[in-house]
Amino acid sequence: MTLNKKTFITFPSPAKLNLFLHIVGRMDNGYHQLETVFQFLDYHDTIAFNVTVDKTITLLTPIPGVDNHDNLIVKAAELLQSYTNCQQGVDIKLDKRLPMGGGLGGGSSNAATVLLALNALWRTKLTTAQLADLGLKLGADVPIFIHGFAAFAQGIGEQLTPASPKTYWYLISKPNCSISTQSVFTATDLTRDTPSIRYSDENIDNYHNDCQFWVIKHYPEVAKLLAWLIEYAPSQMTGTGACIFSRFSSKHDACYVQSLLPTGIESFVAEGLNQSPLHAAIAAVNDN
Ligand SMILES: C[C@](O)(CO)[C@H](O)COP(=O)(O)OP(=O)(O)OC[C@H]1O[C@@H](n2ccc(N)nc2=O)[C@H](O)[C@@H]1O
Ligand SMILES: Nc1ncnc2c1ncn2[C@@H]1O[C@H](COP(=O)(O)OP(=O)(O)OP(=O)(O)O)[C@@H](O)[C@H]1O
Repeated sequence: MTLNKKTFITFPSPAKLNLFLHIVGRMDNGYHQLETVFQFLDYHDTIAFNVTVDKTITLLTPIPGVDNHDNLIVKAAELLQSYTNCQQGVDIKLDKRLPMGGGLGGGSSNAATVLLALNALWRTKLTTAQLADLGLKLGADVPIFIHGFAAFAQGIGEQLTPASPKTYWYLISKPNCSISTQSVFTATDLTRDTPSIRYSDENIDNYHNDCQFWVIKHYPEVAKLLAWLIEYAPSQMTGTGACIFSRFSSKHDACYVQSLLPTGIESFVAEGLNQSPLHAAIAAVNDN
């Protein structure tokens, strides 16, 4: 008897922070011109892949409330398969840890992990630039996860200049609300005219998040938690929220404030990274 045991290969799908987020304009198609610095976190979802010989793409672990056809994992796999006319398929398992709708870029990160991992496992041989272009069709945040280095981003978030912002230990706290990115970007009272900056890592503390001003006006849960956290450490919202990151020079201090958080606030402690942990895993597959 032959046992047909599946072999899954796993890859991390990390979170990102927007260390600041300026809106400097709006384009005719409604998309916003941003200036932001992305940094990664040493905290991630895990995605496992088993390549198959027919063309079927199967997500074995659906996300409750997200139809598999709308899941960015399936969409990314289908996009790469059709773009490269690949004749192989894949079974995929997701272990979700990143809070959804929190501004940590979980869905975009998942899409980038799928594109990079399947490009290696299917041997479809697209370049990083081609994968970033494909990823941009799925979301403005996908290219940063494809490139995998901390960066000052412009355009809609896809024009990347490598940066080396200081790395801290972060306490990430999620107020008890979920904020859709679209609702923030379609708001009439959002500030969209912050002057363009000449970015330098040294001046990062002078910059802010334009979306935060809008969110704290409309979501008292966020305003309240932010006011509480600021008493302990410099704290700011990431992306369009709702998660808030508070920075510390040690893991011990971050965990201490975490232990004091009001009851019912979802949170985790993680280290900031200027390189995505995904890329070492991809390099290991490409070397084999
Ligand atoms: C807020 C950020 O996370 C900051 O990094 C991103 O700008 C959002 O990235 P994302 O979730 O990958 O964004 P998409 O899935 O492309 O778009 C979600 C929604 O945000 C709006 N959107 C997104 C990016 C951008 N620069 N301007 C926008 O107005 C889009 O119109 C869309 O309605
Ligand atoms: N694989 C996925 N993981 C998470 N969300 C997904 C996925 N596929 C589709 N989605 C949809 O995308 C929505 C946004 O989820 P996500 O976790 O990416 O938000 P976010 O962290 O606020 O993103 P961003 O910072 O890019 O705005 C979810 O509510 C869900 O409906």
